[in-house]
Amino acid sequence: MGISVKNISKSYGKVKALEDISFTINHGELFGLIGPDGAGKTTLFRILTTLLIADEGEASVAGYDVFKEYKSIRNHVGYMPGRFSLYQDLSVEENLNFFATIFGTTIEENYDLIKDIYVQIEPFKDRRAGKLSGGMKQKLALSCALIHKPKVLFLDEPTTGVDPVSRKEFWDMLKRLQQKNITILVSTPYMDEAALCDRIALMQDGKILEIDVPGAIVEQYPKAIYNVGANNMYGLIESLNAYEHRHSVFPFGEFVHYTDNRPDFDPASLRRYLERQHLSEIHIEKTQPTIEDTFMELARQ
Ligand SMILES: Nc1ncnc2c1ncn2[C@@H]1O[C@H](COP(=O)(O)OP(=O)(O)OP(=O)(O)O)[C@@H](O)[C@H]1O
Repeated sequence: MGISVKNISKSYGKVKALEDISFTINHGELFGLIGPDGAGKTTLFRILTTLLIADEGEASVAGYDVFKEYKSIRNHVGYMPGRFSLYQDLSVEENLNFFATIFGTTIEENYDLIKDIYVQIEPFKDRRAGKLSGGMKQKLALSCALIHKPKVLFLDEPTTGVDPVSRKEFWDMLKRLQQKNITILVSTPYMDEAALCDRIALMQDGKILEIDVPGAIVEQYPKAIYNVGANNMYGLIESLNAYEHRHSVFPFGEFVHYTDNRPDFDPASLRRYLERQHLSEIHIEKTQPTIEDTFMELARQ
């Protein structure tokens, strides 16, 4: 009764936005679609919310077929598109009333579900949506997507352009909604948010690279990974990229994540090489792979 996707493909002219995608999401799961811009996340959301028809394959949401039973799906899903769906010239309260009315309900009837979120923007209920901050717009858009008590909630990049504190609050809210028996499919380009999902699918160029629980995705990283630092970041990246034994070189905060293609890699040999490149303050230390590292590794295969 969650979501089932079987062999879905969709092209826009020559661009293959989705290529033979299959996966299932269990009822009550918080599932993340993780991938960069252009991976095909929005196309998949639009197919699952019945706004776009796939070229091939089949899919069901909350037990309804996306093609044959599109009307039922529209009544049972909430969709928060990437770009804000709000009416900028309507007030906070008017937006919410509008969405309640088109679904034949009222704010009062379903207030319980949105209460935690809506109380935070209620003091501004007469303010036009266009004049809200990013975090407040996001809360209003979520309230609007929830006003008809959906069984499945689709959130397309809900935290893009939102400050880190509001991002954290938003994920706390999703966890609470999940406890209210709502299946949630959320997309994000932020790899750190992936760890907050029950399971994730890593997507690139219209394909799914991997699906699993976040911990298992990290565990399957195939190599020993090192944090490498030096006095000159630019020179360090250039030197590492030119090193004949490098497997991958990936800037990561104040360090570079480095993997070597020799099975018997000795960090001392890398240190000597970097010294010969006139780098100083060299730091090499083994570290744990992140979801981002796994993504980069899968994406290069
Ligand atoms: N209406 C369209 N016409 C032509 N090409 C499109 C259209 N919509 C999307 N695409 C292309 O399909 C591919 C997948 O786009 P999609 O928007 O689904 O990806 P995304 O992962 O959601 O990325 P973004 O965050 O940029 O929206 C991209 O190459 C995009 O340029």
